[in-house]
Amino acid sequence: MLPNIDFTTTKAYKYLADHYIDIVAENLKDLFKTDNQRFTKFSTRFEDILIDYSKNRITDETFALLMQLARECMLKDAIEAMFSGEVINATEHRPVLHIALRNRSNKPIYVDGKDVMPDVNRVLEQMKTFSEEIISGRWKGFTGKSITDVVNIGIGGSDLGPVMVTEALRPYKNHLKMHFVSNVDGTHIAEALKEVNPETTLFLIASKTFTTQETMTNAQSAKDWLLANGGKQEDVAKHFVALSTNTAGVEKFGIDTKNMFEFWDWVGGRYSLWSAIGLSIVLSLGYENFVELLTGAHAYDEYFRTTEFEQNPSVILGLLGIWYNNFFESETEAILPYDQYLHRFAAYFQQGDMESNGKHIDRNGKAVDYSTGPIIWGEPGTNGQHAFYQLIHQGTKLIPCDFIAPAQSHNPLGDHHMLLLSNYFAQTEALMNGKTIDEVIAELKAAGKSAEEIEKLAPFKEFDGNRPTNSFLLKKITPHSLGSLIAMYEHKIFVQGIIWNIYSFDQWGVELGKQLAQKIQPELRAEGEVTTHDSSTNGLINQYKSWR
Ligand SMILES: O=P(O)(O)OC[C@H]1O[C@](O)(CO)[C@@H](O)[C@@H]1O
Repeated sequence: MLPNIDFTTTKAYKYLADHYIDIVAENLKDLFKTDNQRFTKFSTRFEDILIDYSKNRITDETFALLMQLARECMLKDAIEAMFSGEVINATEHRPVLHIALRNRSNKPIYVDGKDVMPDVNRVLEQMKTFSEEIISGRWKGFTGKSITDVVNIGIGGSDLGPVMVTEALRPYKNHLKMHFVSNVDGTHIAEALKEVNPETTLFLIASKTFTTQETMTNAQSAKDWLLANGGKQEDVAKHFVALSTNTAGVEKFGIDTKNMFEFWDWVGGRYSLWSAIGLSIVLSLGYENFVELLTGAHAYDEYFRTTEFEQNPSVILGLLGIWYNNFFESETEAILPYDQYLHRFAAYFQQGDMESNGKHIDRNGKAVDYSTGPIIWGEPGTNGQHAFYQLIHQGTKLIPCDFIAPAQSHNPLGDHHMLLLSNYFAQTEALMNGKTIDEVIAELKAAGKSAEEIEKLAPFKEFDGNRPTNSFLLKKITPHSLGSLIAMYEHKIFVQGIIWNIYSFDQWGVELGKQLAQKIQPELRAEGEVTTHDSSTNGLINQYKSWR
C-alpha cells in the first residue's frame, strides 16, 4: 500500500510556506557570495554523473524542510512498496516493476507469489538470439536476402523510448538502418516505406495492448505493402515480429506467436523501453550495449532505493520540482540537453512526466487543491538559445531548467565541443547572475553610447537573474550512463507522484479523446451532414466532409 497523505497538511509544508516568503526575497547570487561551500554542499554524484543543484533558490533550511516533507509523506515506504512488487498502480490493480526488467542482480521479485525474473531473463535471451540472427545477416527475408532495415511501428511509450535511446546512442550503432513510425497520419508510414525494400525489411509491431489504433493501422498498411510487393502470406513470419503483452491480439493480427516478444502488464507503456519494446534498441546497438543500458539503470535503482534522501539525486530533484511547482507556482520545467544525440530526451520525458503526474485526482479519489505535474518541454542547446531562451532569461515566468551535457564528445571535432560546453556553463551562470542596471550602463558607456541612448536602452538590457537551474555533467554518454540518467528521471517522477498523493502509473486521461474519435469515425465514413455534436464540432466535421 502506498502512503496516503495530503502533503499540504504536513508540518514541513507549513514551514515551507512561511520560509518561502523569506526565500523569495533572496538572490541566488548573494547566496553564493555568503557561502563558499555552496557547490560542495548542493551537488551530488552518481558514478560518472555530477548533479549540481546549487543554482537553486534554496538555503540549508529549505533543503532540510524539503527532506522533512519527504519523510512526513513516507517516501521511504513508498519506494519499498514499488521495489517489492506491491500493487501501487491501484486503479489498474497492477504492481509497477520496470525495475525488474533491469534487475541485473537477479534477486527474486515476486508478483502473485511468483518470481518474475525467470520470465524476464527468458525474453532477454530470446531478444539476444533473435538480434544476433538479424545483425549477423543469417535471418533471411522472403527472397533469401539479409535484413538491412528495421521499422518499429508503435506510439507513445512503444516509440518514444526506443527512438530516444537509439538516437542518444548512435555512436554505438551497427549497419542496420532504423525507422520509427508512430503517427496514424498515412504520411508517416508512406514516407518510411519509400525508404525501404520489402525483401530486406523487418517490421517490429510494438504495442503493449496490441489494440492501439495508430499502431494497428500502420501495421496493417505495412503488411499490405509487403503482400503487394512480392511477399506472400507465409512470408509475413520472416518480416513481422510483435512486442506485446497481448498474445491473442498478436495471433489475431496474423503474427506467429513464436515471433512474439512478451512483456507483462506490470510494465507501464512509458516505462517499457527496458522490456521487449526495447528490441529496436537491441537490433540497432547490439545486445551487449542493451545490457549495459540495463546495468546502468539497475545500478541507479539500487542507489535510489538505498541512499539517504540528502544524497539521493531523484529525491532531491523531485523535491526541488515541488518547491518551484507548489510554492513559486512555476508551471513548466525545461530539459535542455547540450548533446545533439539527446535531441529526443525532452520529448521522451514529456510523456514520462506528463502522462505520469498530469493528474488532479488524489489517491482518495478526490480532486486536489494544489498544483501537480509540470509541463515538460525542451530542445537541445544551443538551438534553444536561439529560439526560446529569450523568455527564460527575460520573460515573466519562472522556468526551472535542467542543463545536461557530456564532458567528452563522441565527435571531438575541432573546437566544437569546447564551444558547446562554454554555452552550457555560461547559460546557467547568466540565468543565475543576470545583469544589473549598473552593469548595463557601464557597458553602454564603454561602448561610447550617449547619455540619452543609455537611458533609453538600459532597461531592455537588464537581466534580473535569480533563475534556477540544475546542471547534469556526465563524463560521457554511454549505454551505462544513459541507463542511469533515465532511471534518475523516472524515479524523480515517482517521488513527485508520492508527494502529490496521486497515482503516477495509470493514464486515464488519454481515454476520452480516443472514445470520441471512435464515435466520429462512422460519421466520417457515412455521407451527409453531421448534427450530433456541438455547433463547433459539427461545423468542422461538415466543412471537412465538403472539402475532402
Ligand atoms: O503500447 P500501446 O499499448 O500501443 O500503447 C501506446 C501508448 O498509449 C498509451 O497507453 C496512451 O497514450 C501510452 O501510455 C502508451 O505508451
